[in-house]
Amino acid sequence: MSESENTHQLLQQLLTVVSSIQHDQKALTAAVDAINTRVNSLSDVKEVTSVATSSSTVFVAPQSPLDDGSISSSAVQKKPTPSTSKIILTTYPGRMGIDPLPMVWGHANAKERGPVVVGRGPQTHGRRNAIGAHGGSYSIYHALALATQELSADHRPDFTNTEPVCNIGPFPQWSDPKKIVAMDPWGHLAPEIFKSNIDEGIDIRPTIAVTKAHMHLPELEHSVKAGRLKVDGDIVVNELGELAVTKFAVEPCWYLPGVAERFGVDEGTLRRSLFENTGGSFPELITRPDIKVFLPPIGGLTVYCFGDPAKMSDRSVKLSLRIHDECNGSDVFGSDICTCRPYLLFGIEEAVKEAQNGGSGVVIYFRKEGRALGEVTKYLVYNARKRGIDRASEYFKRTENIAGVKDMRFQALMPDILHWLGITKIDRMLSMSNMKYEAIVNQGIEIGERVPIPDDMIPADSRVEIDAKIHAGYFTTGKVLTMEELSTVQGRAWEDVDH
Ligand SMILES: Nc1nc2c(ncn2[C@@H]2O[C@H](COP(=O)(O)OP(=O)(O)OP(=O)(O)O)[C@@H](O)[C@H]2O)c(=O)[nH]1
Ligand SMILES: [Zn+2]
Repeated sequence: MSESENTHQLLQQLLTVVSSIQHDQKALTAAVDAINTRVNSLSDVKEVTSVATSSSTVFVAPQSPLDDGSISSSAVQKKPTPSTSKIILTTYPGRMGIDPLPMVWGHANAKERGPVVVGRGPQTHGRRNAIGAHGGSYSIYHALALATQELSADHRPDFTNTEPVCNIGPFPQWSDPKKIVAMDPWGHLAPEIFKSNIDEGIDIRPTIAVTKAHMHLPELEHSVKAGRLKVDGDIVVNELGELAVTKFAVEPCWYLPGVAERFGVDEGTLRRSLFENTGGSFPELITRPDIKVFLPPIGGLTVYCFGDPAKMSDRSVKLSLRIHDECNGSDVFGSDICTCRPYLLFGIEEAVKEAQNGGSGVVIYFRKEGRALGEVTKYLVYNARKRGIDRASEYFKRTENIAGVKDMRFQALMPDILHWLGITKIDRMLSMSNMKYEAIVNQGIEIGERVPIPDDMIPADSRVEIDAKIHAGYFTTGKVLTMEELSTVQGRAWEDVDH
């Protein structure tokens, strides 16, 4: 038996011992020390096999079952592929090969702030200063493309001509580590600013992209036909109501100390909860307290800007703004059980009019389906509502019965995008949500007028939702119904409808 095989066997035995004495902290520490001493004597497996203890966690990365059975470098003949190379379950600060690129979150100088580095390729792995993966939830499709070899592991993006279509910032907010904690303020310029790092072979990717387009919505064509919206050839391009828009796509990028502070929890609690509740997917949340940035596997956001993007941050002109959270069933497919699509379209129309009047109009669309509870939970709630009597007085209770809470959107992180856009005041806030309002003003951004959805845009079946929301604290210029009155507001029953 080679020394490596011998060591591997020893590690397995020690692991068994460790598992059996997990609750005896002293014995556990001794066992861990023994393993680490042995591991450190083996240069080849130093980065691979390591054991650490926290209050209740033991991480061990044994030899990959996919490997060729050998752990000695001399025995490895063929070039390892991503699925046959040694598995690195986790890393630790200060270990050999671990040398993160400096990251000073909130530094005013982009180069001093440092790039977000999260790739796990051979030249990038040791230089990472972020946990997670690019692409938010799409990182899983990226994994599939690599597993099936549709995507080559050494593919590097060619960023030629991908730069933003307009200039944005930098604003003072970009260098306030408390104001922007959920996105990378330099994310759109990463390929340009950190070109020398990319040229060295480090995998650095943008987390923001800025483009421009035309968009066509049938409702806005009707607005043009009805004379509510004028064609100006610039923002409303033609009689079809086509709109010229500048769009910003933003991936989430969390600075963990700042996110924890926003929610009033300590960083350790946040890290532990993220680790545990993603099926232990990101052990470095625990083992790498030196890494402060996390690219979470969640949806991002899109900014739709009408008119000159430079006007968004110009305090001397008016800004109309809608923050909208995704409701696929209504936004795209026209479901009439809620006010989402009508409010979204009202928001777009008002934003366009503001831009036509020389101001700025902005709609920001967040991927937070079903109040971030997801569409499955939402449909379960719909069933529970429609199988009973769908009363406004019961509206939130039905969601709470199933999800435990009525909302998981955590609007506290939402204003980051406003800071990034340089917005310091909103003249017309096209939303009734008290949660959005409070999140924004708590960040020091002023809100002038709050504009509810016009009554004639509310579909009949969504009266239940809107009245329940108003009762729960949503802004209204009308009457707040009592609980008794709320119980008389009822939605359509299934049996009333021909399916
Ligand atoms: N769970 C659940 N989510 C819903 C239901 N109806 C709508 N939603 C979701 O609620 C969210 C509504 O977001 P927005 O359109 O931004 O509206 P809002 O935050 O309620 O407030 P306003 O800005 O006043 O429109 C979306 O994520 C919808 O998918 C429902 O019955 N159950
Ligand atoms: Zn909806």
